[in-house]
Amino acid sequence: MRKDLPIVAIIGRPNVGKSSLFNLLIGERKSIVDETEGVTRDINMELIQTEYGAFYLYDTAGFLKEGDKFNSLVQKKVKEAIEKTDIILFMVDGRNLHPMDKEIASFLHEQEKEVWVIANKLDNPDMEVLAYEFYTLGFKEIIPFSVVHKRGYATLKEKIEIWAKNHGKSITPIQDEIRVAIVGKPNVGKSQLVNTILGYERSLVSDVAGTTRDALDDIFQWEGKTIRLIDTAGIKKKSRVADDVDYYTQVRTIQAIERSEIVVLLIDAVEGLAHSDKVILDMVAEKRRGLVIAFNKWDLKTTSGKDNTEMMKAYDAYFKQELPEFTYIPLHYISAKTGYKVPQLLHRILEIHEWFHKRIETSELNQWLQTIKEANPYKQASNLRVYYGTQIYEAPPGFLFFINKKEHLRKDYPRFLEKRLREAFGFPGIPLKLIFKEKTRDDKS
Ligand SMILES: Nc1nc2c(ncn2[C@@H]2O[C@H](COP(=O)(O)OP(=O)(O)OP(=O)(O)O)[C@@H](O)[C@H]2O)c(=O)[nH]1
Ligand SMILES: Nc1nc2c(ncn2[C@@H]2O[C@H](COP(=O)(O)OP(=O)(O)OP(=O)(O)O)[C@@H](O)[C@H]2O)c(=O)[nH]1
Repeated sequence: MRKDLPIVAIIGRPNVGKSSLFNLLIGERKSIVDETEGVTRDINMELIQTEYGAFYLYDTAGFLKEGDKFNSLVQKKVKEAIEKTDIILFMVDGRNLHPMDKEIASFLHEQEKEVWVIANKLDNPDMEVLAYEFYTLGFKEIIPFSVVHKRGYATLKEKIEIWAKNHGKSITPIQDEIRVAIVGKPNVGKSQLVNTILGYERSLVSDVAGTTRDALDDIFQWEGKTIRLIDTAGIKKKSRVADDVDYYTQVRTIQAIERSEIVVLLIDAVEGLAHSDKVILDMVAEKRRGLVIAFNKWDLKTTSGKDNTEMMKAYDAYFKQELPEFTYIPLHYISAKTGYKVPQLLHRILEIHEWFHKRIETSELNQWLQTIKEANPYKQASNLRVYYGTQIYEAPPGFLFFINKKEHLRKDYPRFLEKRLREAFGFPGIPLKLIFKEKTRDDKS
């Protein structure tokens, strides 16, 4: 078995569709032969290879049959299986919450594993709201699903990929896509922007080799790169249930951000920054996705006869003043409607994507650190020593710095260092992570 691949198991009460999901995933499998020679294959595992990458699926068939109770015997079997598992797909019938779901949920909570709820049998988009009842089970991840219609299927596979990336597992994806989420408050022009972009490239989707298309995603090529616009129709779609509109839109936005690498936040240039824009900015920074901001409907501003460059400068200053912690984000001024500066925005997405995957060599980083030490404005006042730095994360980038004592680390130092790091290397639109650790004798310097 390849140790670097994530292991996934499907758990759930009888008749929710576990075997169906298993078969759906297995059906996608391109090879069942394990590459590692001389290693006995675990009989309970199936290697799944998809266009997104590979993972193992633990075969839990027959664990819970019709009429079974979720008793200690079953629990023991499940426990054994999930001991080896990275991700548990907790499958439920999304149409109604069953008492046994709650039993299984509390059992799974005890196991302290990554659990995603697959709310199955939501066969049409209107049923998707039903899934939110399952948040009461206490798991953060709910994926509305229909095995029959393959709904939620692409989301699931991508989530596995993202999880693997974030947990140091490799799934060696065959195709490299740039996943982009276009977000923003209602009526800001998200759909308009998607339509304008797709208007450039009519030969999309099916022409891109090896891509399967989630009903809600748009895939196209730009400057030789494959870009997936995530879930835009879904963001646009509104719930029929009036009270749910805000919540539903919010959940959609969160899901889109989670599936993305790069987020485009559209802000209405006429109305200026809204509270919801700030909420989204915080969320993206916390999830550490690449970010670009586009003030849309710029055509309405430029008709006022004012000087365009002056106006942009004024907006730049306004944004910096309102949100000083987000000055690393590139600002664009576009009109989704007329197409003004939309190609430049796309070019920027590709640029940020490169920064997202950027790796700074340790030697280069430490040469720079040397110059910072000299320039440290707190040198006189503080006893802080920064010995050595290294980039420990990629996509998104994160850096570890070894210091002498945590207590010498002043609150403003990380911000100072980040600013200098950006001045030296760039990283536009990338929320950087800086970690400081006391050097022990074992840490090489
Ligand atoms: N409407 C609908 N039915 C589904 C879906 N997925 C599975 N089913 C049906 O649900 C029933 C149970 O599916 P299974 O895959 O056998 O469920 P299971 O959880 O493995 O059931 P056990 O064999 O008891 O463990 C079957 O009749 C499926 O056809 C779905 O997405 N929508
Ligand atoms: N003048 C002008 N109008 C625009 C521009 N972009 C979008 N609009 C208009 O703004 C309105 C809303 O655009 P949509 O694309 O539907 O906005 P949305 O963000 O998808 O809206 P929701 O579906 O409510 O989330 C439409 O009437 C568009 O024609 C623009 O660049 N300039």
